[in-house]
Amino acid sequence: MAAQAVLRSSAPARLLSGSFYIRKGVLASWQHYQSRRPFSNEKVLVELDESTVMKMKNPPVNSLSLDVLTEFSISLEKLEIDRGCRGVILTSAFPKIFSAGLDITEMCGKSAEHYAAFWRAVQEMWLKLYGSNMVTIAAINGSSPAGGCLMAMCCDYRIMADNPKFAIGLNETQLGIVAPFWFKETMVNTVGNRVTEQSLQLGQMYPAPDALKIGLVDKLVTEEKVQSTAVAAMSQWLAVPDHARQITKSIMRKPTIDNLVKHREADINNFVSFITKDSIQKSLQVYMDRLKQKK
Ligand SMILES: CC/C=C\CCC/C=C/C(=O)SCCNC(=O)CCNC(=O)[C@H](O)C(C)(C)COP(=O)(O)OP(=O)(O)OC[C@H]1O[C@@H](n2cnc3c(N)ncnc32)[C@H](O)[C@@H]1OP(=O)(O)O
Repeated sequence: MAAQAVLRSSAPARLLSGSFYIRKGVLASWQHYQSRRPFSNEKVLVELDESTVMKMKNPPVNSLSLDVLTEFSISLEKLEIDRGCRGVILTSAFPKIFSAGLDITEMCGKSAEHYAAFWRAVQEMWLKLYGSNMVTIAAINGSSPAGGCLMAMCCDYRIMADNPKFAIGLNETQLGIVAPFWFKETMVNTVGNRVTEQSLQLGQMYPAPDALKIGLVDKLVTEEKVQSTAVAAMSQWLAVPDHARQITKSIMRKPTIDNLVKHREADINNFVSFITKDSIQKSLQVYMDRLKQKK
């Protein structure tokens, strides 16, 4: 299934003399800005607009397949090196669902080599998003279990649609699997140790109002206002000088990132040996069957 990320690149923050604008503090020609055109390949479309918006578009539920993860990382990297882009809003192209998390079919009935490549892509997505120099804002317009919650937690600020039917959380134990240490650390850094300990063991999904109460999301607004609120929040975050904000972000996140970088290969080996166990394959299969039967 084709995943498509729709990216909108920031217009220049400030125009100078009609022919220059500031991009990350560097003067660049207006002609250069104009030469930046929407780009697309099979799965990525970039449009220029007032804000940079990255939309996950992998029907029906934005599950994070190997293709989606790879494309996501490439797209984010492109924005990271684009000096005209200082912030990204991450959202879903579909109403009612932000992301269903990792694509379970990528973790069932495949080879060890496939699992290793998949897990490396999950790590890469996390390293790029959690370590981004840009301001990242999650516009959570629907449910967001497991890997979807991880992506939202990687962002600097989270706005969620105010609907108790939409839930967010790391529910891995409900599938009979375990959130790895760096998922856990991302959650600890977001909501603290005690809440994380309880949430992870129970595999708890929090309806939007409860997610706000525990600080898993920062703001609730009506579904229609999720994106416009994200745009407004982005202006506020971009008003802070980049260098000061970026260094502060790095001070906060570097120890967590370094921990995965240091143990990256061991983490892949651990994932492969865990996921290839017969008992784990069976649990995942039962979970998938239940998902399909609930209709
Ligand atoms: C040592 C470390 C080891 C392991 C670490 C692994 C870490 C794992 C992290 C993860 O992210 S695991 C994935 C967890 N995700 C979930 O539990 C979400 C499951 N899905 C849902 O709860 C719901 O689908 C929903 C997201 C709330 C959407 O509900 P809705 O009613 O709108 O859709 P429906 O359930 O009918 O689903 C449509 C369609 O999509 C398939 N589907 C759903 N989620 C996934 C998924 N994560 N991966 C693959 N496929 C998924 C579902 O089966 C349906 O398929 P069908 O149309 O063919 O029946």
